[in-house]
Amino acid sequence: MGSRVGAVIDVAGLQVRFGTVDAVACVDLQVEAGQALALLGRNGAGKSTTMRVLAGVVPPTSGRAVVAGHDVRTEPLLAKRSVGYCPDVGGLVPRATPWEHLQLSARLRRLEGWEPRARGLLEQFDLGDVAHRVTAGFSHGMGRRLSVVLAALHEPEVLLLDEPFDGVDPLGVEATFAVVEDARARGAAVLVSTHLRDLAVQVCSEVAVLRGGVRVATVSADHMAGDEGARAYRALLA
Ligand SMILES: Nc1ncnc2c1ncn2[C@@H]1O[C@H](COP(=O)(O)OP(=O)(O)OP(=O)(O)O)[C@@H](O)[C@H]1O
Repeated sequence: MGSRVGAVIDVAGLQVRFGTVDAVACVDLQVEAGQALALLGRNGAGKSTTMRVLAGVVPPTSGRAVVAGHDVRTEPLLAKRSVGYCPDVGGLVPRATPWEHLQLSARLRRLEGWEPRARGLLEQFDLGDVAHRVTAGFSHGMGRRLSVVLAALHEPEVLLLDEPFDGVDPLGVEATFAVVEDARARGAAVLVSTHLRDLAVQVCSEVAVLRGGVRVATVSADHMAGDEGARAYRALLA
């Protein structure tokens, strides 16, 4: 896939180095408005690091990372504002309730009239009953579901979901699918990092495979579906 004019997520020649470790050596990705791209790859392939660069959490060592027209390096605030990010781990305050997380997010982004959408998302993710319970006692799956809700609250132009299905029950998976479909319908670009290839191909139109910090392929989701897709994926990992 070549560089596309107007891609909402535009990554080219991305490199991220931690000391002597090249977490990302060379990644190119373009996701257009209304598209969802899955990031697949083995443990340590560089998926989360790529997501963190786009979320403005980790600076790129070199290369380009642009979200919604904003370079993460030169326009960090505008870039962050355009992104909704579900990190692979962490991000929740144990002493705060889901509602307090949503309040904080809304305040930081100066959202108006966000409450009905927040309530709707909590219901959709079956978190309505625990909206006012501190997250310290949440199961892993509940924490994942809340992280997706927080990423989606402000209807961002760029939705970054890192391992959103990890430990999540089928109803939570359905709710996450609905969030991705809603984002695509309103013209957002979505990036989903996951090890669950069968779910990735259901919700994404394309799949990028990373290996050793390098993007080795970008193919249509159909290409990665079913038994044949499993074989194709294994071949790319070998
Ligand atoms: N802060 C850091 N300091 C040093 N090395 C790091 C750091 N973050 C990531 N790495 C290394 O970069 C490589 C890529 O890690 P990353 O978390 O991006 O992989 P991943 O594809 O998301 O893996 P997984 O599927 O296991 O979550 C790994 O070798 C990891 O050890």
